Amino acid sequence: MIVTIDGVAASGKSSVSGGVARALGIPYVSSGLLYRAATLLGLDAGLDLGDPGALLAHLSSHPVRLEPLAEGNRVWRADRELTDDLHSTRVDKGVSVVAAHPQVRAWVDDQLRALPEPFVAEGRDMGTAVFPHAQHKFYLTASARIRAERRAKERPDDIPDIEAALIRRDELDANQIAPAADAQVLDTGPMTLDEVITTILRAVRA
Ligand SMILES: Nc1ncnc2c1ncn2[C@@H]1O[C@H](COP(=O)(O)OP(=O)(O)OP(=O)(O)O)[C@@H](O)[C@H]1O
Ligand SMILES: Nc1ccn([C@H]2C[C@H](O)[C@@H](COP(=O)(O)O)O2)c(=O)n1
Repeated sequence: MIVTIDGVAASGKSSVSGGVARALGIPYVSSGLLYRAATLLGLDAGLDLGDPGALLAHLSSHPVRLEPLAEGNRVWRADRELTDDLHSTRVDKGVSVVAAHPQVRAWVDDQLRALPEPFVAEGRDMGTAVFPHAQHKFYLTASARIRAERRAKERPDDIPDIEAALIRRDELDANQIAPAADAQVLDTGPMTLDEVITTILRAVRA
């Protein structure tokens, strides 16, 4: 069984996927972390993020491994753990450029499709391009202001700055973000995290 949870930036995809996965006793897979890892490695190597050939050559000589644990995904390059460096502002700023390269998308999709079922997969195109055959599909939205207010509880930046960055990233990610025709769309603005998780679990178990 595959459950897909897609949505806009900071809409709660990883928190919700983790809660759903823990309740079902299966792993969840955060596809965004692979795009973030490709971005971090490109930045650390001083590469031009607009050059997919250079990025792919670097990624093939420095393989990245996603560990899809229900309690939180971890990302490794050899024995260096990258996880804690993946949500920095510099990675946030560069990741949409990296994720727009079809070659990088194929690099991510190959790793995701090699994972053994069952799992919950979260990202932008899990229910559309990567796992169109998934049994249960969901799509999370919330206004940019609400998402920024939630993010501000985790980061030192001001709410208007976070909101502007989220709107910018939504625009840059627009090619990847659209709900699957058979996805249940949830506006999480008026919902608590637990309410979102419970709504999804009820639909999956029905
Ligand atoms: N329904 C909700 N009510 C209140 N807070 C929420 C809700 N959903 C998510 N949050 C909080 O919003 C923040 C962003 O959530 P999360 O990191 O899961 O989003 P994301 O979609 O995975 O983000 P990104 O796209 O940046 O990877 C977290 O602090 C999370 O606890
Ligand atoms: N399936 C996916 C997952 C992620 N991306 C891109 C778009 C985001 O800006 C970036 C980081 O993802 P996040 O951590 O915010 O979920 O990666 C994508 O294009 N497709």
